[in-house]
Amino acid sequence: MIGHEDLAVRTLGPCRIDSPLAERLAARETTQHSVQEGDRVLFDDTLSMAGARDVPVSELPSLEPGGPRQRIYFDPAKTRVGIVTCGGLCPGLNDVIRGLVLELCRHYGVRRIVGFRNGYRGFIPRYGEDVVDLSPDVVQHIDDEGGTILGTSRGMQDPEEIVDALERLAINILFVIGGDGTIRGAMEVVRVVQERGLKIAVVGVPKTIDNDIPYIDQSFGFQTAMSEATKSIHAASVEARSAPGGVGLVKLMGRHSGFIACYSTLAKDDADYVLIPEVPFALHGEGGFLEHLRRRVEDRGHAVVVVAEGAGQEHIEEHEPGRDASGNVRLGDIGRLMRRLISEHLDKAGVENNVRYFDPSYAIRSVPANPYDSAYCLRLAHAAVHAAMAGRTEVIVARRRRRFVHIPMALAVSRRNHVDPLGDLWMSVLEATGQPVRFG
Ligand SMILES: Nc1ncnc2c1ncn2[C@@H]1O[C@H](COP(=O)(O)OP(=O)(O)O)[C@@H](O)[C@H]1O
Ligand SMILES: O=P(O)(O)OC[C@H]1O[C@](O)(COP(=O)(O)O)[C@@H](O)[C@@H]1O
Ligand SMILES: [Mg+2]
Repeated sequence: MIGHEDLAVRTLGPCRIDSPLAERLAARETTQHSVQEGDRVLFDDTLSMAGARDVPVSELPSLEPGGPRQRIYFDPAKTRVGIVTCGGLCPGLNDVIRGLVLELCRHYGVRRIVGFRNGYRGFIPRYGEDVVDLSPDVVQHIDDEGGTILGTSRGMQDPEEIVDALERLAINILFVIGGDGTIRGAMEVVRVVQERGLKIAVVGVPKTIDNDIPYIDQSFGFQTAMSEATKSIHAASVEARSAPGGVGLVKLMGRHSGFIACYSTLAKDDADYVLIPEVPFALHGEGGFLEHLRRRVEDRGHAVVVVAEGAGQEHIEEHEPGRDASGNVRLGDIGRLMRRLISEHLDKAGVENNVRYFDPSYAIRSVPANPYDSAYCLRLAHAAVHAAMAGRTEVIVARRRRRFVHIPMALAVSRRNHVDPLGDLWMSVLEATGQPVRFG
């Protein structure tokens, strides 16, 4: 059960400096569209959840609101900022970098901003990476391209060496843009900063194409990636409907969470089946997936199958589940297995079939953000700058139920966000595809 202490945000100290934005905040109140800085955002959003806590309203768990403060902790004229992007790509990384730089420079007057290259290894001397000086001129148009101008990487780095680099460069604020791994890495950096008695704020902007970070609405870039995925699903549908016994098979990213597969299926209602990591399925037998697909192909002449890369791992026998440099599990290729098994099963049943396989994985995460995500990235960047300038640390900024809030890093990595097999989203997928609740 989430409690008050889980939602408490650490600060480096009292805010004694008037914010350059202060005069715009004088009349700010809590409404549907804004939260007064001394107010808090309720964590629970149903009567039953709030009621179950059996405490007075004032003691209900609540989150610190995001947004500009009247007074700030850091003196903008003397503040040096670092930015780093880590882990897998996601549309919008450059938009976040751009937003951070523009907000820092234009509204706080912070002039010294550096980017660290290729993820956390950018701090480590043995990699020989110089920092990238960032300014409005440098970042003005970087949002036109996918990826990250700073580069990214996986692989563990020594937090002591990271903090050494921060000290050498006299960095006061570090923005980390990344997923669960990056946030865990940032917490190690915060630990060392505290051990050394340093006043360095570390603020995260959560990034996950899989949408596997909990307590936030959706990661930036998710909508862009999902809309890219719909193009492949539509292509699979065209191919399937254009050949006798056509089966379009699309594998999408989603190591442990099947959100991309679910939302792209709902958006382009062409799929007959969606298979995700959260919902195991039997392949063989009368009630198994393959028999159900055979009947669908015989009845309709075609079918489209969307499979998240993390689904069906239990069916991949000879796969040695290794790990990548960051410790993330390396998945077996469910797409190739399904392609082979579908063809074999239909051949054996004497059903003419033409299986067309699509694997747009990297194609959906390396594109520039769409306008929705670009705007979202900019607002997240604004929130991150406001939080850091006000001395918040060991926190990520996020939009949760349309409000921007500060979520402690420990809470953000306390569990993984999954598609709930009993939840509304999966119910919608079952309604859209008509697939059975379970196979086998
Ligand atoms: N458990 C961990 N503890 C400390 N640092 C971590 C941990 N996991 C990952 N990291 C650091 O975060 C970086 C990015 O993590 P990774 O899992 O690759 O991507 P993401 O942050 O997108 O999940 C890694 O390069 C590594 O330096
Ligand atoms: O980028 P890599 O190392 O090929 O890993 C691919 C994985 O990265 C992701 O795109 C995102 O992973 P992270 O959240 O760890 O960055 C996963 O969807 C996918 O399984
Ligand atoms: Mg991750």
